[in-house]
Amino acid sequence: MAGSSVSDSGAERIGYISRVQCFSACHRLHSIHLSDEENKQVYGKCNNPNGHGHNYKGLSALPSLICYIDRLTGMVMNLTDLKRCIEDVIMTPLDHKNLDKDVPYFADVVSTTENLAVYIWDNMVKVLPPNVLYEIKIHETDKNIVIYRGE
Ligand SMILES: Nc1nc2c(c(=O)[nH]1)N=C([C@H](O)[C@H](O)COP(=O)(O)OP(=O)(O)OP(=O)(O)O)CN2
Ligand SMILES: [Zn+2]
Repeated sequence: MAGSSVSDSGAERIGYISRVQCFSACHRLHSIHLSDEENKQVYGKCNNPNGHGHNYKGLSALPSLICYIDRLTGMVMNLTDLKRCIEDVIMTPLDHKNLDKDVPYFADVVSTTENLAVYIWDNMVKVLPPNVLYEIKIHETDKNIVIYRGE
């Protein structure tokens, strides 16, 4: 697990680690706070009632951690432990799901990638050691990338 340490010279070393996880999901961009007309105007093709999938490319989420590199283990956190956290927070609830219908959080929160990053952040902090989560980065498509740092 994460821990603080000092190098041989006595200086504390801070490391950043990330693990990429790809998953597939479909969704529709539709805000309950907007009228049908406004939804069409704001979200365009992404407001199509049939939704659309990102399964053909897959979304990639990169949870990144920052912490002192533990002197004994040489690790910020064991990536195998991070893998388990990602499985619980990202894969089980989100992979091959319809975000709007299968994930209760998105019943009244529009499933933009920004809000997906917030969802993942809020749940990752619950399973990680305190104060180690640095950012959630999501590649929604090859071109669209969102970063959330808990602010
Ligand atoms: N700020 C945001 N804007 C948009 C989001 C979002 O989550 N946050 N999402 C979408 C759509 O869901 C969708 O991802 C956009 O798809 P698309 O336009 O097809 O993606 P590309 O830009 O990569 O497609 P190209 O046509 O290849 O350029 C829209 N906006
Ligand atoms: Zn989309």
